[in-house]
Amino acid sequence: MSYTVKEIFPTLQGEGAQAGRTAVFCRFAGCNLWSGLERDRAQATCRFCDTDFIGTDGVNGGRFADAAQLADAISRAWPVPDTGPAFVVFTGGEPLLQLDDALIAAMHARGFEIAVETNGTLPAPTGIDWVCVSPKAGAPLVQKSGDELKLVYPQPDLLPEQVADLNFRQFWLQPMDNAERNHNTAAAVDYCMHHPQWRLSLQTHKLIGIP
Ligand SMILES: C[S@@+](CC[C@H](N)C(=O)[O-])C[C@H]1O[C@@H](n2cnc3c(N)ncnc32)[C@H](O)[C@@H]1O
Ligand SMILES: Nc1nc2[nH]cc(C(=O)O)c2c(=O)[nH]1
Ligand code: SF4
Ligand SMILES: [Mg+2]
Repeated sequence: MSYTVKEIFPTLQGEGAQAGRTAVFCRFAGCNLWSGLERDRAQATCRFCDTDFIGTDGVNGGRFADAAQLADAISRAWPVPDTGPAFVVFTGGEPLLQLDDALIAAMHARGFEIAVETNGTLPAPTGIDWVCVSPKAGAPLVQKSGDELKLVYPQPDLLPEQVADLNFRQFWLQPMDNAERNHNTAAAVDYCMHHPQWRLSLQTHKLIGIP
């Protein structure tokens, strides 16, 4: 199948358990919880998104005809050729609308570890090495297991208590980045301090001004 990709870029993973790790980000276009258009944001299921995932106009974006062509483009973006461990993070938009067995196999064949950032509304294919689920209030949660659960906080209609018993290795609270970010950060700190199952995930790439 073909893939529609907004952008492919090397950076450091900014969030969660793998924060600080060199990664190639492959951002797929499109999401099932928001069109990506500002005029639709107030009516969307997910209304706090910080990402432009429309179209293919980002760096190294485009339509890729098959898994091999996309995997080759991701490999070319790895900053140190032939030096591992190579690591790709599939995100979006919603990556599980497009990430499939063929692309997973093509990345593994090129020596990459594979992570995904998903909203959890679609089942993750097997073979992904690191599954990060970030559930959204008002959206059905289908993918109820994985490596890390990263809850954007606060979401008044999705409390940490509602997802704390799911089958994940780690539980992270990530302050919602909006006009109230400082307040949201203080609230997340306070919640973690009182519920040590939860750790604080800062969006470190934003703090230091890298993509
Ligand atoms: C842009 S999303 C793409 C992947 C997938 N659609 C998802 O929601 O998990 C990547 C990560 O950013 C988080 N995120 C999106 N908007 C945010 C915001 N305003 N503040 C903090 N985290 C945000 C998401 O919850 C998710 O963990
Ligand atoms: N550096 C960096 N780390 C990230 N972790 C998750 C991101 C995402 O948008 O999915 C992201 C991103 O956009 N940049
Ligand atoms: S589900 Fe993810 S990509 Fe989609 S609108 Fe929400 S945060 Fe953005
Ligand atoms: Mg991001």
